[in-house]
Amino acid sequence: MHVLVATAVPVERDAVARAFAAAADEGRVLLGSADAAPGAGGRGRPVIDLVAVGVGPARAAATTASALTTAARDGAPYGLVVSTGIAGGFAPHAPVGSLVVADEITAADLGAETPDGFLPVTELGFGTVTHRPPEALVREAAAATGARTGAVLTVSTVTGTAVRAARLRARHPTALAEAMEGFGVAEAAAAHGTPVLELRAVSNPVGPRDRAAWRIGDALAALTEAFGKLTPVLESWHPHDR
Ligand SMILES: O=C(O)c1cccc(C(=O)CC[C@H]2O[C@@H](n3cnc4c(=O)[nH]cnc43)[C@H](O)[C@@H]2O)c1
Repeated sequence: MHVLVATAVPVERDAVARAFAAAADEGRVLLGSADAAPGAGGRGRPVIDLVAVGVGPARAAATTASALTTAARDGAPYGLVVSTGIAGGFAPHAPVGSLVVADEITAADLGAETPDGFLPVTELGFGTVTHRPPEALVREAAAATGARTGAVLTVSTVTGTAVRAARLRARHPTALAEAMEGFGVAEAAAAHGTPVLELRAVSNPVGPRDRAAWRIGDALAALTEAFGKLTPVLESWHPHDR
């Protein structure tokens, strides 16, 4: 299967690449479709492309859509897109250093502010705010990595107060993490009919802005460990295994 792994920035991409390096040396994955033989990517050895798609939902959607379109045009369409990277965790549900797999990828600030609070675009009669990854894949990814499963929220503005963190959790009671790309990646995948997964490593608590509380190195290490465990899941999963 041909898999696109989309991170926001190169340092996250490189953390994932470290996980696949060993599997590539053992011939269990093929990194980079440019090196793939024609027709590679069927069941079995996954052909994996790692792309830093940019920070934020808009840039992530545009870059992901471009990669999906190019692969389809070249006759090697992706069977799965994985949005991954660091994230804020909603304490105590997703502590710093923990892993979260999204059973729901939701845009949390796509809508309108009203005197009665926030209204998502879906309540304004437009579009969508949620994408759901394949249930079997979420189960297998969580079992393989030890990740918690729950909603991962996509925001364009990082939460910086306890009030906003509480409001987000009140609107999304299964939310475990907050990041900035998953919904954009999922929208691009949906436009191509391609399943999506979001796996996040928690680098900081969602809430009052405190950069001293960040543990980006620990989160990147957790990301590398997670993708090392995810390889067998990618080897055995097929887009029709919904
Ligand atoms: O300046 C701050 O206070 C601040 C706090 C948390 C995160 C940021 C970022 O700019 C990170 C953006 C980048 O990392 C992902 N990420 C990591 N933690 C969070 C978070 O708490 N909320 C949203 N996104 C987060 C995100 O996906 C971006 O790629 C700044």
